[in-house]
Amino acid sequence: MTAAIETRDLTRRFKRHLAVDAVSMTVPDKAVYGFLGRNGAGKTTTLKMLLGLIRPTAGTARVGGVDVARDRIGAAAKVGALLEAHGFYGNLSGRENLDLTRSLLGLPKREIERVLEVVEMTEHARRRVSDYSLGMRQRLGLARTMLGAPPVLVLDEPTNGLDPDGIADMRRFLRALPERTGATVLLSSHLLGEIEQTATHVGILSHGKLVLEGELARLKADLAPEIALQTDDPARATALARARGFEVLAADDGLVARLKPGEDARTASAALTRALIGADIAVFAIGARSRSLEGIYREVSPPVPVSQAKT
Ligand SMILES: Nc1ncnc2c1ncn2[C@@H]1O[C@H](COP(=O)(O)OP(=O)(O)OP(=O)(O)O)[C@@H](O)[C@H]1O
Repeated sequence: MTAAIETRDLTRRFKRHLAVDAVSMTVPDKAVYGFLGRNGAGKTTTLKMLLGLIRPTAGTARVGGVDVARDRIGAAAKVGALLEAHGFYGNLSGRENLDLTRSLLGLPKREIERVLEVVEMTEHARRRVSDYSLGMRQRLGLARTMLGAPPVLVLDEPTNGLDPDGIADMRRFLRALPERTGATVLLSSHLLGEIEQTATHVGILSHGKLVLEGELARLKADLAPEIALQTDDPARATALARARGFEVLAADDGLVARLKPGEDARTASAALTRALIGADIAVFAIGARSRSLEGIYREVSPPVPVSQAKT
């Protein structure tokens, strides 16, 4: 089956700054793909290239099997996008605002009722948009991206600015979208918690590079546990643990010995304790702990220097 979105070495340079650096990403059909990265990592620039709004410096992007550079209009027909600005007319109702887009796209009237229903806004559709809460505007925005039932939805930070109820609502919609509408969803966020609760797949962008991509459940299952330890001789402890096949990292409060996936953490820490004591190294503390996706995110995605982040 063709992927809903596929890029190969997609690159965008702004003068001397490489905003997107040879990104090859694959968003499987019917996935909710969380596109994760810190502010300034290059997410919006990537999304704009997928939508044909800016040209890549190099590389290719295919949306719904259509090459965006070769057939911009054809690719645009495959995708509905929710970017930051809503551009709704406050003095018109939700339904009237949707109707403007519907008639531009030449779609039948019943499309409006369908999308209003999907975002559970039918009962508010007659109210003026100026009276809507931000969460309602966001839902209306989502409804507009779904007009014409494009197979791919691209949503840039869809929960930005929402209150906790609005966030919970939006997450619920997004999770259910592939099943309810058959669409594939690509959503960007700088919050891991957001992605963990919503997405089936994740791609992490750091300094313009895709540093990790995969199915969320699999990535979590593959996270090897690790052993945190404090000793009186970190250098020898490191050498000893490495000799026993551990990957050893320095941490703020001592050392971290990483296990291989599937290895039993308790057995490994007991064996390591014995080995350390046998080598006359004093062990102050040792304990197995599980690795979180949060830890991985921090590891693979260091903060963007302030000079490069947008203001
Ligand atoms: N039109 C532009 N001209 C020059 N530099 C730009 C332009 N657009 C983006 N950049 C730079 O490219 C980098 C990536 O920006 P981008 O907006 O894609 O990041 P992002 O991951 O979407 O961040 P955010 O979450 O803050 O929107 C940043 O360093 C930004 O300053």
